[in-house]
Amino acid sequence: MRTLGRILTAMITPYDANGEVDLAEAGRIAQFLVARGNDGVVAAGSTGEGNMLDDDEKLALFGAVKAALGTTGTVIAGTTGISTRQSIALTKRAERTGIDAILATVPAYVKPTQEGMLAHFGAIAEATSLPVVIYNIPGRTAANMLPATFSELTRRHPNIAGIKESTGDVNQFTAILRERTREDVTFWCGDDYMFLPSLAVGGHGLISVAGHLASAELRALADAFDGGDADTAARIHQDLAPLVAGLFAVSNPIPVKWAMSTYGFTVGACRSPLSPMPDALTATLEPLIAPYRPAQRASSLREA
Ligand SMILES: O=C(O)C1=N[C@H](C(=O)O)C[C@H](O)C1
Repeated sequence: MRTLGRILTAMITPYDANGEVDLAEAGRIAQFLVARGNDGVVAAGSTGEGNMLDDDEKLALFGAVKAALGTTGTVIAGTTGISTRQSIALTKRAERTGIDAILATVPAYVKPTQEGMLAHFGAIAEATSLPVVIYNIPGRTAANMLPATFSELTRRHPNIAGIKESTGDVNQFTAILRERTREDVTFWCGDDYMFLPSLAVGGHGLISVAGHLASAELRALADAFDGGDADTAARIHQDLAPLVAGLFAVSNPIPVKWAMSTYGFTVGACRSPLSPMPDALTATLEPLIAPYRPAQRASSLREA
């Protein structure tokens, strides 16, 4: 199975002045993210306001982002929703947009059983030849996929490529990694603040929010860890902590969308019911994001 990358960012979805998805700007953002060291992007994830987009918007977004990246970066597309039927229908249509893999999220609101998850993800995996990345984020969905369920899914379906794990629970990470059924099953941490702990228990990659701004630092963290330099990895983790926390000071993606607007992208506000960026928060966040802004980075690199 083709590798989908190690450091990926769950990209924001930009809107134009009329509130429509801005496909050209989405392509530009994806190119910026890959140029800054991401191996690829997730489109229409939670950060991409996937739940606010209709199916046709998602398909157009997937096609535009993949066309902008070509072979320079992978695109993992959020094609699933609450119902198995609708998830399969959109996944099949999305295959034609050239995406590299799908992100299949544990269904929200309905509280599926573990048996229901086996059936849901099994049916999706069988309906597509694309790699499937399962997204477990109980804080948003109110349903936790247990490690045994994930492991059984990977045993049954060779195109289940891995998991984006967002429980924030290192015991759960460990169980998933212990019960891994195949070498090619990839563990991506789904939370920036847990990236280093996830590497320590055997995780591989990250699907990030801070990667919009600090992908180079996240990759340096991984490289330091791989090189046995735990002190450097820990220092980068500590240095990034205020930025990572700041980006979740109110519901993601409100802060990161605002941050990208200060990086020269036209992104619009999040769609309702997500509210605009609170004015008071901009003052707190500005000093946290400033060091990663491209111009500042270039000059600080020159000084180094
Ligand atoms: O969009 C995503 O995918 C991500 N969303 C999570 C969230 O919004 O809670 C965070 C994760 O890092 C990526």
